[in-house]
Amino acid sequence: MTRSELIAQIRAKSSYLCVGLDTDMARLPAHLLREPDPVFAFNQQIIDATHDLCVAYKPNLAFYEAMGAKGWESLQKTMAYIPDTHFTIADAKRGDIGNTSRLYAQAFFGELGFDAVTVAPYMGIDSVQPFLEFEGKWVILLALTSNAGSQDFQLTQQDGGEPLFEKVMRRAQAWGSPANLMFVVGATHPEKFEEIRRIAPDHFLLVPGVGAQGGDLEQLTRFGANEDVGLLVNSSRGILYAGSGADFAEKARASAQALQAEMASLLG
Ligand SMILES: O=c1ccn([C@@H]2O[C@H](COP(=O)(O)O)[C@@H](O)[C@H]2O)c(=O)[nH]1
Repeated sequence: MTRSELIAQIRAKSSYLCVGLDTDMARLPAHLLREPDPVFAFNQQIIDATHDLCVAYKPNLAFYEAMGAKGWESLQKTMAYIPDTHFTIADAKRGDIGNTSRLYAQAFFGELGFDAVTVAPYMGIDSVQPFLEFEGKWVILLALTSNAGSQDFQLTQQDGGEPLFEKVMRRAQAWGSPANLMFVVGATHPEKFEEIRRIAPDHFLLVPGVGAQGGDLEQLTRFGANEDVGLLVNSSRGILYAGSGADFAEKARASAQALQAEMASLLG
């Protein structure tokens, strides 16, 4: 999906919601465990219940890889089920020496057909470039993550006083463009969004951390949105597990709808 197609979807739906498909066997409603593929059955109902409210889906690979070959199959079926109108993100946090990254890119873009993959920046340009070489696909580079451990390296000051994540953002802008490179910035750092927008005014930001991690949608939108909206805000557990019984999909819809309504109001 191109940048202008993504922006058009956001405008049409008044939504920059990304639903995280962190589908955990241990949290599935009991009645789904009788299905031949409970993970896919759950994802299908979540997609049916939310597709008109969101513009993106983000399966986190850990939840599928943990189940071995069966998990991979559930992921392939889920990818085939997501409507073409939606931006798809493989939250895989990959990155390795060039020839290995090339095969990761082939797996996520070629085999599975994702629009974007999350990539760790710390092995440098040759670990990221193979992903960027895929025409029409996106890299979403980890910049400032939502977890407490983001203090350990990302927020440490470098020579000249800038935090490491800012150095990553400045340097990586030479590798890709706003048409194929986004950054991950956690919603748990609302005070950083103003500066981040000075560093990267045009790039989309993928923002995890609302819902279960407590990030504030209003704050991050006020400081993080740009003229094209420029945000994809993810919620996983807050939507998927809003309910735990037979009505889980209705509860998931209500949770997604609350976020979408707030987004529509913030977009004004
Ligand atoms: O900095 C980051 C990067 C990725 N994530 C991922 O996003 C979702 C968040 O799930 P919630 O249930 O909405 O908290 C999950 O897949 C994380 O691995 C992140 O949280 N922070």
